Amino acid sequence: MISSERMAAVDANAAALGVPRKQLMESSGNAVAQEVRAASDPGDAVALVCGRGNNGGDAFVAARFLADRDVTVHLLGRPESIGTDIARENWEALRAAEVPTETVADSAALDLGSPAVVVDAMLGTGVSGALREPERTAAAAVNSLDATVIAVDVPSGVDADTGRPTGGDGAVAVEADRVVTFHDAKPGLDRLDAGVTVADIGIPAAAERYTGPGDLLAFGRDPDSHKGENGEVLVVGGGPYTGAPALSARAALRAGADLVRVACPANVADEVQGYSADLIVRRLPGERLSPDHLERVADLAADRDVVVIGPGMGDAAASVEFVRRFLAEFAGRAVVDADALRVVPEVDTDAELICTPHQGELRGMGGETAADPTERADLVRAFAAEVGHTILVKGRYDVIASDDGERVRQNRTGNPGMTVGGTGDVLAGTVGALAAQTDPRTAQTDPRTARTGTEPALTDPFQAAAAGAYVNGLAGDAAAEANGHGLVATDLIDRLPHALYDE
Ligand SMILES: NC(=O)C1=CN([C@@H]2O[C@H](COP(=O)(O)OP(=O)(O)OC[C@H]3O[C@@H](n4cnc5c(N)ncnc54)[C@H](O)[C@@H]3O)[C@@H](O)[C@H]2O)[C@@H](O)CC1
Ligand SMILES: [K+]
Repeated sequence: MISSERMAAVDANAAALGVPRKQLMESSGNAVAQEVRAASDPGDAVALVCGRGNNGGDAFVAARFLADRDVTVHLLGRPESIGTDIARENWEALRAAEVPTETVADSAALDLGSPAVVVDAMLGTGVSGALREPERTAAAAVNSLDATVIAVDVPSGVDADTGRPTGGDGAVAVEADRVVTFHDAKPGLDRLDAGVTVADIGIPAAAERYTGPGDLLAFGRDPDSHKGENGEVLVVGGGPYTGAPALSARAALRAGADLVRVACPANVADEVQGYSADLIVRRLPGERLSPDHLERVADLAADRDVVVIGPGMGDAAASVEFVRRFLAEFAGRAVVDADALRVVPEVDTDAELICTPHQGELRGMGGETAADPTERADLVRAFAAEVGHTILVKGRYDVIASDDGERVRQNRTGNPGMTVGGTGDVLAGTVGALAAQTDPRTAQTDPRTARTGTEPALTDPFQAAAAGAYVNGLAGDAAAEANGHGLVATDLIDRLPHALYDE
């Protein structure tokens, strides 16, 4: 089962692996043609009703595979308004091949005849809101025919995630007899009164297993966003060490957080501030974190979007006790790193945690690891479900598992030069910044959320961890290109914006 959002990510990851969308479209179209063939006989009339997006493009391809049927391709709208290059290229290929085509300028003029099969390729996952004209009239025309209706990917006007009409209950949508959907089943299709075929279109398993550029889609920055929407981060750490909290904080800024504060023991506050004028430093009395600081840190954390806790805090009993008590009371979202990690398995907290251990820290938490990547992924997944928090285990291949153990992903970016000190602090800050952002796809432009008036939600913590691992590794690879194995953690920080936004 796959959501349309995840499908879009996997599609982008496939393209990065060398399997571009046009190639997938060829497979989709072929799969649709096979379904048409199964529902008709040679010489039968087949009407393909096509929209101007890639859903229509799939049907342009299908028409090429149906030479022994009496096909007519009906394009809703002018050919110039076809919205994607790959759909247009396939339209032009049809014209060149002299496949009969009709362009429907006025929906009242749509005449589908009496075909044995109608292919509904008006709208797929790109639909938003109620069907507009000419699609609305065309959908009604399709529904009124006495023909087998085969929908491409999803019946037009149906939300693939919910199975409900995109225009709200009762709104017009195509009533399909069969749906040919691609790559994996969609949750909404099960709720329809239609037979569903899931067609393998050649998306490599690696596009799902590994992180890729698709994992960054949830973090596209809205140029109109206001300060705050990109998140605020509070880093809590330092004492025995000064560099670690500063690295996390600077990484959080570079990864797009609007405001980053560091709460650290007073003895290192000047040094932390000295690393960067961009940081706001809050000093806590003394030389290490201790339960004396609970109230102050809880106050600072109250209206911060995400807390990054642990970098450079050391393992003094008082500091570990501070973390235990802080997390027991905290109900927000936190990235937990370094010596704070050991507290996680035993603490009873309402907080949503993203833990970022390396293999040794994972074992210290009671988790297991294995040399075989698949076995390791399964172990991390089981451990995440056991502790009930998102886990990102750093390694040659990072493993990220969701808090319910349902989702797991591996990350292959990064290089051996990144074993240098501080890269883990950079990762924690990066994940913190990504976890503090609101998901631009849930903003008001989404008619589903606009209708209910919900506020944009914070990004999914699992997705923030996966994307953080991916860009941290990309930044590390860019740093290694410049500095070889002599790379240092600060080299990564400067390369984060490029890794995040210029892919
Ligand atoms: N991995 C993938 O995601 C793949 C997707 N493919 C196909 O691509 C489809 C998605 O393509 P697109 O993203 O181009 O989107 P669609 O083709 O589903 O729809 C986009 C078009 O619909 C219009 N539109 C949106 N809402 C409308 C409404 N309510 N009334 C009338 N018009 C409306 C838009 O202006 C745009 O022209 C999938 O459903 C699938 O069929 C396949 O080609 C292969 C792989
Ligand atoms: K469709």
